[in-house]
Amino acid sequence: FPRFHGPLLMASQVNGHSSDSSSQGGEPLREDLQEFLSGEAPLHQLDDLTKVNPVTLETVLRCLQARYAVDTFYTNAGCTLVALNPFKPVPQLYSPALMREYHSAPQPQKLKPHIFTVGEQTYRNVKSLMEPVNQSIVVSGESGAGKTWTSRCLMKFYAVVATSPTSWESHKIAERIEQRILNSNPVMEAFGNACTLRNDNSSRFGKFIQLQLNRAQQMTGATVQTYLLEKTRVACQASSERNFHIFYQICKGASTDERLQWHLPEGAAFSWLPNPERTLEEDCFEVTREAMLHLGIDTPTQNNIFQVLAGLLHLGNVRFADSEDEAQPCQLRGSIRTSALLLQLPEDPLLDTLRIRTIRAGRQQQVFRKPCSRAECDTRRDCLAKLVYARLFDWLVSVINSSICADPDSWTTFIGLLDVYGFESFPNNSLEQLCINYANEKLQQHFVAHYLRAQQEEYAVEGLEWSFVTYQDNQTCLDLIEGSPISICSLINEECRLNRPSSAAQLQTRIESALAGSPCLGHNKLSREPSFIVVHYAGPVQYHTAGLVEKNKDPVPPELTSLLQQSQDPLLKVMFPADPEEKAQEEPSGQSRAPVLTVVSKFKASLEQLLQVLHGTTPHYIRCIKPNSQGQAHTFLQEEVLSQLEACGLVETIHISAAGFPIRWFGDEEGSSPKSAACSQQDRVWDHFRAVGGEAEDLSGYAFSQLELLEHGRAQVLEQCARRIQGSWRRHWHRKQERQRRAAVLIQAATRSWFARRHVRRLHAAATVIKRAWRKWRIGMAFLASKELDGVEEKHLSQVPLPTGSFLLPQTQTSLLAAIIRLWPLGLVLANAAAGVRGFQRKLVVWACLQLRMGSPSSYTVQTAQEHAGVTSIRALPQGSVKFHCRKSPLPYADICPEPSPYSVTGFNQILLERHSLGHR
Ligand SMILES: Nc1ncnc2c1ncn2[C@@H]1O[C@H](COP(=O)(O)OP(=O)(O)OP(=O)(O)O)[C@@H](O)[C@H]1O
Repeated sequence: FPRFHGPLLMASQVNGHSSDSSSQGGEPLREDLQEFLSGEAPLHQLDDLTKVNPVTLETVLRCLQARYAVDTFYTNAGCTLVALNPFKPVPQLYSPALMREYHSAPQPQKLKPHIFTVGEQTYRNVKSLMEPVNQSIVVSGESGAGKTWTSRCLMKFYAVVATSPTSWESHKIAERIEQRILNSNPVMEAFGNACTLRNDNSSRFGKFIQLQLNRAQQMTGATVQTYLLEKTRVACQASSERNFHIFYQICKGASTDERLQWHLPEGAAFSWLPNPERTLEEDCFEVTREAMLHLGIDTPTQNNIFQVLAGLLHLGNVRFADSEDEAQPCQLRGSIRTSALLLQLPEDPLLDTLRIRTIRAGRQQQVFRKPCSRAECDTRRDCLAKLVYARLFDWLVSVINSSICADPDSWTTFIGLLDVYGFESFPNNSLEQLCINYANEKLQQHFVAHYLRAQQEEYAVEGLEWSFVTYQDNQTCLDLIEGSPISICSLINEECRLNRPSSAAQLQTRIESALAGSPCLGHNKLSREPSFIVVHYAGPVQYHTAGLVEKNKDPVPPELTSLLQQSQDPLLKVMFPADPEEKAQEEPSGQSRAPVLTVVSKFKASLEQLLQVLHGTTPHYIRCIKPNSQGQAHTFLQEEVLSQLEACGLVETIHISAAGFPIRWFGDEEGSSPKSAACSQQDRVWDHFRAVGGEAEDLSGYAFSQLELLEHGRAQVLEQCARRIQGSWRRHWHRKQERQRRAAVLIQAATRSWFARRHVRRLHAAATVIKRAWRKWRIGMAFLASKELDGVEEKHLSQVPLPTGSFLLPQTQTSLLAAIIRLWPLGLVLANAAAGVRGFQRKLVVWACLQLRMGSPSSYTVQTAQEHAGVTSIRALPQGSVKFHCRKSPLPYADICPEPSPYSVTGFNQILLERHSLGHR
């Protein structure tokens, strides 16, 4: 047997390659042995990616693929959970029974990896009241990877486990709260999700849900915070994509009356409603209405919302054409009346606002009206729609919050669920991707800070010697994006503040020159479009500078807001209150020095706020992975998964997790101080070191990482174990072979004896047949003999009465036999020769031949068996008679010739003479 090389074998196993080429040459035993000796579980059985060896993108990928192939969708990656999207309903994977199983398990982490393990861990952490008590779960991944699904399942999990009402009444209250929290999902998804190329139900916003728990760890409420709603989708959808689900729900689900009310005739075409023929399961108007009702949004308010949305759809159909006279506003194509009616806006001011820009200038703030170009009119129209929709979404979120949020006194702790877009890198990246990737950088930093720094600090506090891992920090990248005083964000914001006309190329030059020293800034010389590259932790991304400043400004013409404030619609009135303070803030202040609120600055502020919340919690990470972009079950596309693994920095995550102590020992005594716990651990490590054969001079080596020490010890223990396993295996193998040999001998013996018995049986049967045949033959012969002997041979001479006329005297017999013996040749010759002699003449001849006395014929009998044919033999019968036979006797002793002694004739039917021996005698 080859000597066991633990790590080598392990590596070859996990990599899926056999290091020994001969093992592929049909040596099953050797392969079995290697598999046995390696003692390592097959890839799909590795619950934790830190166990793959070595940890590389390839091995991690293989492991995930192997698990996906056996319908195992969750895998630990140290402190992170990797969730593969099954793209199919998996029975019982999220059942309440399974939730309870994880909830009641003494050690849920020993069960199979699952989002419920994470859910239960956070819940127990809250229960333990150990600082930080509040928990957060960061669910990330690219679009369609399963973030929303995961968050939804976790909310259901908490709804099941975080409720132990003591009374029926409190049970009802808890149930109502849970139902409201769960009902917020369909409403938020209807207004915030849309069908994209990558996901039929893609969340177009980020969200942080705070589940609030009371002292008894029961869920008493929740709050939702949203980030970066993709409001441009209202007015601009990529081909093959759709607008937000709610628009389709209204158009498809409205009743006849509602259609009339909202001016949505059946089959009406709206340019902001592309691909209406595609019906998705998300197009469920009734579910949304029901959920809204549960959240306290009554039917009139709902109708109001849908009427506003219908107004936006009609606004999308408004077209403009350039006027021949530049001083005149653009011409209107189509009608704006329906839109104005539905939005309850005065028609003419609406049209004017869309077509004419108002400029205030001079000390007196004189108002100038400038007709807009066609493109500007379109932009203003889109801006109006985006503004209304964004406000509506924010209003909805606030309503949801007021419905599900608990009284501040009723909750003490929370579990946060953060569902954020994962790292994004497309061929054309703009401000949205910059914000998303910036958020991901921040979260990555938070992750590293939490797991590595916190761990190291903790070890230091515990007095554990620790070789501090110098880990790649993404601070340089963050400095590039958000740093002070100069960063990408500050430069883009500056462009907005200065409000100077600048081209995309100028912005690129400014960024490159101002941030030239940053190692994370790159430049693509081959790119025709003005762009810059940011080297993120998950890989480099090229951002195009065209439109970046404009997007960042996200300008809302003040006239639009003023117009909306004039609306008579109750909902719009709430959303656009005529508040002078707000007005002052929103108006771009010509000479004012107030900072401009750009998209980036707002996003940065909300991100910082979020991170502050996260910093006060114990974070848990779930990385969702999409096995293929087509959303197909049972399809694992390696390249696609690989790019996601790279993007989420999973390998780094595993390294970070593996860099910490995999196991923590605490002091045995209850309430032991961290110090004693540390000492205890050191002692155990040292004991362990000695146990595995560490030398005294190696004591100095104690300074090297305890991890290395343990690894060294582990390798030695593994080797010892391997030797033991080899020995045991050999013994087992020999015993097995011996057993096999004995079994073979036994089988051989049994087979042989069986054959022998069969042979004997056959012989026996043959002998029986022969015996029977022989007996039969003998009987036949006896019968023939008895026939031949006329049935007299069986009668004893003395008992048999002499035949009539026969007499038998000793002298007579003696003389007869003597005569026969003496004269038989002559008699025979005569008997044969005298063919023509008959009757008495013949007898005479015989008598003469036999020298019988003529005078006493009654004392003996002479019979000839054949009168006509020649005589073959002459026989002497015991009774003293003589027979002449014409046929050869069948009797066995028929060829016995008479002895010369006259007294030797004994027995029956003694042959005196046979013809064939005539010549020889
Ligand atoms: N655990 C799961 N079991 C079955 N199907 C799933 C699971 N997770 C996700 N899916 C399927 O994948 C689809 C996409 O998932 P989801 O909407 O949660 O992705 P996402 O990461 O939130 O995407 P986006 O960022 O675009 O919102 C779901 O509509 C569902 O069909």
